[in-house]
Amino acid sequence: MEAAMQSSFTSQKLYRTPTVRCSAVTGKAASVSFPNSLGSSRADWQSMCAIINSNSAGLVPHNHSTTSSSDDTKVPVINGHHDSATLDIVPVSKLARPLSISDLSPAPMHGSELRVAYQGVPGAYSEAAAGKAYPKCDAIPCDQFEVAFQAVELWIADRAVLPVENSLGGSIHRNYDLLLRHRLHIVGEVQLPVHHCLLALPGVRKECLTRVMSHPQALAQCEHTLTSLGLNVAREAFDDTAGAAEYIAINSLRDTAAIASSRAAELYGLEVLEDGIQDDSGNVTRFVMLAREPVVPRTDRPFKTSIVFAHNGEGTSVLFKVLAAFAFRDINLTKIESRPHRNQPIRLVDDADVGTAKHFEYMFYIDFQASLAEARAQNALAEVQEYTSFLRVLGSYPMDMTPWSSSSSTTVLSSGSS
Ligand SMILES: O=C(O)C(=O)C[C@]1(C(=O)O)C=C[C@@H](O)C=C1
Repeated sequence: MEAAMQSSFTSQKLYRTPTVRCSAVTGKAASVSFPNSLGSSRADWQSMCAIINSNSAGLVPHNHSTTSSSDDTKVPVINGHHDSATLDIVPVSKLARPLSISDLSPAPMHGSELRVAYQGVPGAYSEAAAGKAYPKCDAIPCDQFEVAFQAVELWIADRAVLPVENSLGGSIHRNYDLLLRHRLHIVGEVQLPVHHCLLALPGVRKECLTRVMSHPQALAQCEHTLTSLGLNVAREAFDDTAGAAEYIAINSLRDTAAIASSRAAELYGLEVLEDGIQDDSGNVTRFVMLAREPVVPRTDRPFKTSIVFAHNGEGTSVLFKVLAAFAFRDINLTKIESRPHRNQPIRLVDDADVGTAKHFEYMFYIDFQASLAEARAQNALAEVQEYTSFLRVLGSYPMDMTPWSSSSSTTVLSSGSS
């Protein structure tokens, strides 16, 4: 279903475009016993995660089949650009080329800086989020979300920073699915104000535009503003916002604009035709930081915990009981998301008189505002486990508490990151 949704967009890439096929989610949850209390050491915490995650046996993809084009020469430099003489052009060869699946040989590149994988090319909001989460990091561009997960799993990167939801566009479903299919831990979150610009080649006027390209989330976040600017032109989806800007520059497209950051304009030699075109000035995207090891949950600062569960029960009663387990302990939920249950997407229910009904089965993702070091959170999860057939803690991590400012998307702020 996700694949079908993704492929409904036209996606153009400048770099190698490997096809990654993840096997369907297989395996059934094993029943586990939930410890009543947690110690405070990393070892205690890791064994806790191991117990919970053993429930997800079989949910990790295997038999990855990867195909990639061997044509590396698809990446031209911008020097063929019509206006190159008047532009402050950065040759593409000087910018980091995104990692693709074929680059993921497990040869670690140890350096002094934390290596942080993100999806997109330099100038993408995800790169800014990586810089906000880890101010002095070495940001590693990846051409797909899946590659960013694998870069961490294979020790090519130390962390991945990935968008999970936007205040206007909603959830980034792909990453919810990948969180379940991989075994990385959420170790933090950052909320990034997203300030979009309309970018085009120097000298291009809005009236000349026949197409606007960007990441589907960015197109959705600017939909009303584009219409009010009279830009009722074709919208075309691209893998990331900065990649769309780069594509326009490389191909000298004078009839096409990109929605991207002002940093992307600088990097790829485009002009800002309109500034701040997001439909809401408070537009913000939430990213999570992923690592191979979990952080040890603490109680001396606000923490969030993310879980995913499935149940075999019918109707809404299980969901009600799960929500009540948190409500009765005064634990605030900050997010609920449901995704198709990939193991068993449909349940057939026979009714002798009426026929056979098909119910859809779901995985439920919940974020709640408590640390797993708190007894109330442990008790809530112990109770949730009684009602569910599968439960996994994706992470218990410090909340992003940086003061809100809608204009600081490119500002690198330090957060207590792990
Ligand atoms: O395309 C980018 O620049 C991204 O970093 C991706 C992404 C997303 O996936 O939501 C991140 C932030 C914005 O919401 C728009 C796009």
